[in-house]
Amino acid sequence: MSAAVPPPADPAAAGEMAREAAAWCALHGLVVGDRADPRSGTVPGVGLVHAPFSLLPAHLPEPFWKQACELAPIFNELVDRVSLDGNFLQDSLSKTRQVDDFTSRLLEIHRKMMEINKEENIRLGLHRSDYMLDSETSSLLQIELNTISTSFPGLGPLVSELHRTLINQYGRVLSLEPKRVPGNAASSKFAEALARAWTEFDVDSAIVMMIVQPEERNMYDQYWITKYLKESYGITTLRKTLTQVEAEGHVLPDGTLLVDGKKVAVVYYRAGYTPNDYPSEAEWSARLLIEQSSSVKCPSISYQLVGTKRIQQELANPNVLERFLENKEDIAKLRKCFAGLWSLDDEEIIKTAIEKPELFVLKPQREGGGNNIYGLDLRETLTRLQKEGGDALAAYILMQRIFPKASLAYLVRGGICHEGLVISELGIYGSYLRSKDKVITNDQCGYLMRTKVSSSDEGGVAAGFAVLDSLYLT
Ligand SMILES: Nc1ncnc2c1ncn2[C@@H]1O[C@H](COP(=O)(O)OP(=O)(O)O)[C@@H](O)[C@H]1O
Ligand SMILES: N[C@H](CCC(=O)N[C@@H](CS)C(=O)NCCC(=O)O)C(=O)O
Ligand SMILES: [Mg+2]
Repeated sequence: MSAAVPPPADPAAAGEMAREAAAWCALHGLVVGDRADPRSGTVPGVGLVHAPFSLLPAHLPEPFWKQACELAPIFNELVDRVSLDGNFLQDSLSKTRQVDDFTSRLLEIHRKMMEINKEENIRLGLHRSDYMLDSETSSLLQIELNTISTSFPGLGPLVSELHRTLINQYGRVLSLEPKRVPGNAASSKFAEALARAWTEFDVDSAIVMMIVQPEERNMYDQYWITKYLKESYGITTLRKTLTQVEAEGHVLPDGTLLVDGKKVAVVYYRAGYTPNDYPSEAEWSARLLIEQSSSVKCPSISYQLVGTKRIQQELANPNVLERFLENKEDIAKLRKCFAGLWSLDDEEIIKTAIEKPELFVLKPQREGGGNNIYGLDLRETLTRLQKEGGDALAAYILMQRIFPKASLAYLVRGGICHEGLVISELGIYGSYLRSKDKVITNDQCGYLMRTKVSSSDEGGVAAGFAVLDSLYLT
């Protein structure tokens, strides 16, 4: 996909649009905490700044949009099927667990659940599958599938609305049509899936507990979900850190999780995906307590494990998808969007990657941005790991680097409008709810576009590399 159309005639026009757009953000809650204000991550309503955004939507030929939307329910079903094969997860991650303590702790909780034959009869997934359009092969390739704490279901739809508003105002000058910005209902759809899970839990006084980080500058993205839960379904959301759950939570003999004396129907994780979220044993015991309870976990420990990069790589191996899905067409559709993915016990590929590091990305089993290794660092890391020998290589996977076409765009951050050469990454949200053998929800539900300067290897809006964008179908 290419970013916005050639920017407005001149920087002055872009500056004027940017000012109006930033005001629109403030009026519509398209906001994040401002790093400059020490209280912006802990005190709601204090220290806000407009979310970084692209002035106009990124372009994408409609067939790729259709392809990405079609993949969502297939990936949702795949996650659920793989999550039920505990031995596959344990075996595939067995080498990783030797060298990666974080993954090892997650696997330990997973193993404990297997030992007590813990059943999750109600399973809720709120996923986001991220793609880039590889310019060399002109194919839409999956970057990763996120199954925990997928960001921006709240803010993403607002960017689509902002761009539609700007095109309504400036459409003639830009010869753009507002209806080519696809509708984006991620926030209301995520709330709907959470509310349906709450209904399946079937305890009227129960609440939704959102697991959050002690400091969270993306809290307004989270509050949008809270708002829809309350206003559309009358459901109360409790924000708790893992530390607080350890201190205030306990499980009744019938499995009900009580926190602050309230019964918890659904635990929606917006933290727990990175080692930083487990600073002590307290947070791990909170995670175990939640997993042992009858609450609906979003995600369960198995759903989280399915979303690891090692499993992404294993699922790309020959004949593996066939273990989980029957429909040959679906399997072919998934394989079509897989980039090259290798584990590091393949000497050949390591040799190639050391020779041409710019064609690869080296990934540890981490989520949240800022963890990947590129270029000369990749060569140096592989050379060192190979020399060290042993199992250290099992902490990583190697991935084909995808090269989207760069294009010009205006990015607005902190009230300043910059023109730059950018590339974009399309995220498609999926919601999946199963209650025993009934699939209640299995939908594509909205999208997120993130756009970053093409010179930046890493992505990530929270990490400060990318801005929020939306989509213009060509
Ligand atoms: N194969 C790839 N080709 C090009 N860029 C990539 C590739 N994989 C990751 N990236 C870039 O790195 C960022 C983070 O990688 P990702 O796998 O999404 O890790 P995380 O789980 O930390 O988000 C992506 O948003 C993208 O900008
Ligand atoms: N604090 C958490 C942040 C959660 C988070 O980092 N999520 C990962 C998937 S695990 C993700 O979606 N990364 C893309 C977001 C970006 O580009 O910045 C939140 O609740 O928002
Ligand atoms: Mg990512």
